[in-house]
Amino acid sequence: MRIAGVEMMREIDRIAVEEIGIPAPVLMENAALACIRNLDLTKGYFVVVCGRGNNGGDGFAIARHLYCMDKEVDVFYISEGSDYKTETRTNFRILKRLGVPMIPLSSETMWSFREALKDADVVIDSLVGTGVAKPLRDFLRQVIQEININSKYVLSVDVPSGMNADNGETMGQVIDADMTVTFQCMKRGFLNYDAMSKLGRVIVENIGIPGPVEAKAEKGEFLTDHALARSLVPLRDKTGFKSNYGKVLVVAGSSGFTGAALICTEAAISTGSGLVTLCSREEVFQSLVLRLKEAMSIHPDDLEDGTGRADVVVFGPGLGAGDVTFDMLLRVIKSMQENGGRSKTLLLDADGLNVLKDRTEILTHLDFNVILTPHVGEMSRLCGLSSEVIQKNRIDTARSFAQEHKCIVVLKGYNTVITDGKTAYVNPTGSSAMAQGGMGDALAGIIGSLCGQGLEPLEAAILGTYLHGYIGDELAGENYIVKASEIIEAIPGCMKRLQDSKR
Ligand SMILES: NC(=O)C1=CN([C@@H]2O[C@H](COP(=O)(O)OP(=O)(O)OC[C@H]3O[C@@H](n4cnc5c(N)ncnc54)[C@H](O)[C@@H]3O)[C@@H](O)[C@H]2O)[C@@H](O)CC1
Ligand SMILES: Nc1ncnc2c1ncn2[C@@H]1O[C@H](COP(=O)(O)OP(=O)(O)O)[C@@H](O)[C@H]1O
Ligand SMILES: [K+]
Repeated sequence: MRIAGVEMMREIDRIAVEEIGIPAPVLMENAALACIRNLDLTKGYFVVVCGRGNNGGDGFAIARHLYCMDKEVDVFYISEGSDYKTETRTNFRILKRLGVPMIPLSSETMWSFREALKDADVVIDSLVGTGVAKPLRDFLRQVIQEININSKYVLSVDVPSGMNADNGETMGQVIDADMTVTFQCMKRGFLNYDAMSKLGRVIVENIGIPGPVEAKAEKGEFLTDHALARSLVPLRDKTGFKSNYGKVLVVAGSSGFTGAALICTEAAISTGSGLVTLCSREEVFQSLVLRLKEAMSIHPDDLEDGTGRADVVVFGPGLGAGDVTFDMLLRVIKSMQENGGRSKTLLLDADGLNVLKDRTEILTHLDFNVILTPHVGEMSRLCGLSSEVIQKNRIDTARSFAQEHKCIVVLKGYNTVITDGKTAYVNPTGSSAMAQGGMGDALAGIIGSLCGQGLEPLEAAILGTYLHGYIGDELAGENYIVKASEIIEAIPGCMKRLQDSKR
C-alpha cells in the first residue's frame, strides 16, 4: 500500500480525473460509500459536519446515504469562506432539495450545534481533509473544539480535521477521532507518533482509483502489507539441500550478554537457514558452545575463515562496544572485501552499530551488501541527530542515511522503517508487547537468515520485520508481553501460515 502526502493525493486525484477521465462525482460517491461501510448502522442519529471543500462534499454525500436509509440526520455546514467546489455544491443542493435538515454554523446556531452533538450517536467530521496545510481559521478551530468536547463517537472523513496530512502536526486544533476512514493511500502524517492518538482506528479504503494511477504520482513510500510479505516468503524446493538455504555466521555475545548471541543464532535457525555458525568473544566462547544444538561454532581466532565461508554475517548483538569489537568488525570487513561481492551481506546490529559512532564513512565504499538495524538510540549515535528529531522524521532520517552510506537501514520501533535510500517501507506489525531485551537480536537473526535464503537485502528486511511483528501480534493476542524465545519458537509455524494465507 502506498503512503501519500498532500501533494501526492492531489496529483493522484488530478491524473484520475483529468488524464484517465474518472468522473470526480464518482470518486466522491465512492468515498462517501466507503465511510458508510464503516459506520455502525444500528445507530439511529447522525450529525454530519461539513466544510466547503471536497471533504465537505464527501460529508454531504454521506448524509444523503444516511437519509436514504431512514436514519435521523442533521447536517451542520460552514457557510462562510470560499465558494463550494463543483461536486460539493452538487451534493449540497441535492440535500437541500431533499429537505434534509441543514443548519449553517454561526455563533447563533452554536447552541443547537452543541445540543445535536451531545445527542448524536455518531458525529461525522467532514470539515477539512487533505486540502489544507496551514493554520485553521478561528471559527473552524471553535467548531472542532465543540465536536471534541461534546461528541460520543467521531468518524473523521479522510483526515481528522485540523491534522496536516503531510506531517501529522496540528494546525491549531484537531479532531480527536474514534475512527478515520482515509482514501486510497495511507497518509504520511498518520505515521507521526504524536498524531496517532488523534486518529482512532485507521481504515484505508479504495475509492476506485486504480493502482497504476497511484503509481504515476508515487514517491517511493509504502506500507508493507500482508500480500507483499506473503509473496516474499521463500519457497523451499523439493530437492533442496542445506547448502541451498544459506550459511549464516553470527558474531555475537560477550560477558553478561550471552543471551543475545543465543537468541540471534536460534532465530536464524528457526527462520530456515541451512547452516548457522556462532562466533563469540573469547571469554564466553566455551560456555556458549555448550548451549548450542543445531548451530556450529568457530573460535574468534578463526573469524576470517568463518567469514569467508558465510553468505551472510550478522555482527553485533551483545558483542560489547569497545575496541575488541571494532577490531573484529575490521577483520570481518577485510575478509568480506577479499571474498565478497554483491552475493554477500553484512548485517550490523547493536554493538556492531555502536562501534561505528563517528566512523560511518567506513560503510560507503564496501563491495558487499550492508544492512543496519538500529533502534532510535543507535540511530542517534550513528547520524548525530537527537532521538527527538529522529522520531519526528523517521522516514526521512532513515532514507537519507541509507542513501548517503549506500546501505539498507531498518530503523526499529513502532512502525519500523526499512529503506535502501530510494524506496522506504513502513512496517505495520508489532506492538509494545514486544518492547523487551532480546527482541532486536531475534530480528537480526531473522533478517540475516532470509538474506541467506536468497532474498535481496531490502526484501529480507521487509519480510523479516513484518514476520517478527506478525508473530508478536499473534502472541500478544493472548499474552500481556511476548518474549524473544517465544517469537523464535513460533517462526516456522507462522512462516507456513503466512505462506499459505489467502489474504
Ligand atoms: N481523489 C481524491 O483525492 C478525492 C478526494 N476527496 C476528498 O477531498 C478532500 C480534499 O478536498 P479539497 O482539496 O477540496 O480540500 P479540503 O476539503 O480538505 O479543504 C479545502 C477547504 O478548506 C477550507 N479552508 C482552506 N484553508 C482554510 C483555513 N486556513 N482555515 C479554515 N478553512 C480553510 C476552504 O473552505 C477550502 O475549500 C479529501 O480530503 C477527500 O476527503 C473525495 O471527494 C474523493 C476524491
Ligand atoms: N512499540 C513497539 N511497536 C512495534 N515494535 C516494537 C515496539 N517496541 C519494540 N518493538 C520491536 O522490538 C524490537 C526491539 O529491538 P531492540 O530495541 O533492538 O531490542 P534489543 O536490543 O533488546 O534486542 C524491534 O524490532 C522493535 O521494532
Ligand atoms: K475530515
